[in-house]
Amino acid sequence: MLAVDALSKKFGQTPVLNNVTFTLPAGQVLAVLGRSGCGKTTLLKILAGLETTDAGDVRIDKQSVLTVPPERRQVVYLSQEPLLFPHLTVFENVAFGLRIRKLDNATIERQVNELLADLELSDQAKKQPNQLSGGQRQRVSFGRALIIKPRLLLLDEPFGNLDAQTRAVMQALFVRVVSQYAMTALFVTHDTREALTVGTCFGYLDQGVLTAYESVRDFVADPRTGVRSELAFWESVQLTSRTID
Ligand SMILES: Nc1ncnc2c1ncn2[C@@H]1O[C@H](COP(=O)(O)OP(=O)(O)OP(=O)(O)O)[C@@H](O)[C@H]1O
Repeated sequence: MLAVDALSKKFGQTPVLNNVTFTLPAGQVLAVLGRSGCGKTTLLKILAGLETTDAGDVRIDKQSVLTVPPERRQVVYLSQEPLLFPHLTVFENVAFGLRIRKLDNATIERQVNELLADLELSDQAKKQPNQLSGGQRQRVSFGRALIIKPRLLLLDEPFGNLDAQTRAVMQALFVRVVSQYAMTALFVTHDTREALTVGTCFGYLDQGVLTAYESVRDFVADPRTGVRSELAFWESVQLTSRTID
């Protein structure tokens, strides 16, 4: 369980996060929708330990983590651009987190092969990152994160660089794998449809102020999320095509 309490952050005199408070139960995916510059990346970086906070607290499983260095938080931050070792194969990229934990070869072989199969990457295992498509690289990046079973996965518009079709495939794969591995995740995006697809609970970040919704119904009802205007648009298209018929 993640508990974020009254988090505030300024850069110089400019407030970027203002009293951000929410909880995220284990095994849930919080989708946070927000326009460019609303503070999404800053929030994720604070949770990952890559940025400091001016006020507030972050607790994971009831333990405050603000003084815990990033490498000991068991939190993985994934951005739009997957970070892979260019000289290692797909298999070794995914295996890396287990090798540094000095697991035996047979265990590594089994766990990595299982995960590659779950990510539909078995036939890419021997390739290097520069021989993969963007969607495949992003899947390897997921694999590197999931293999170490982090307590919290942070995703910063991870599919932002992908074309619409690949993006839809990746969203479906994300939903399946995250539920299979019972991951707790915070997924930030500026795409309403993506938020609704990947999230099990929902938030909206606007100029550093986070609204956490009680239900998907409340999220959809907030005009800022754009769902109502999109529905109105499709209704108007339907009406127009009926007139044409
Ligand atoms: N290190 C920094 N120093 C000064 N200002 C910063 C710094 N990092 C971010 N900011 C400012 O804080 C605000 C929020 O930035 P942040 O990167 O969190 O936005 P974002 O919501 O992730 O935006 P985008 O979707 O465009 O990436 C922006 O106005 C940005 O210019």
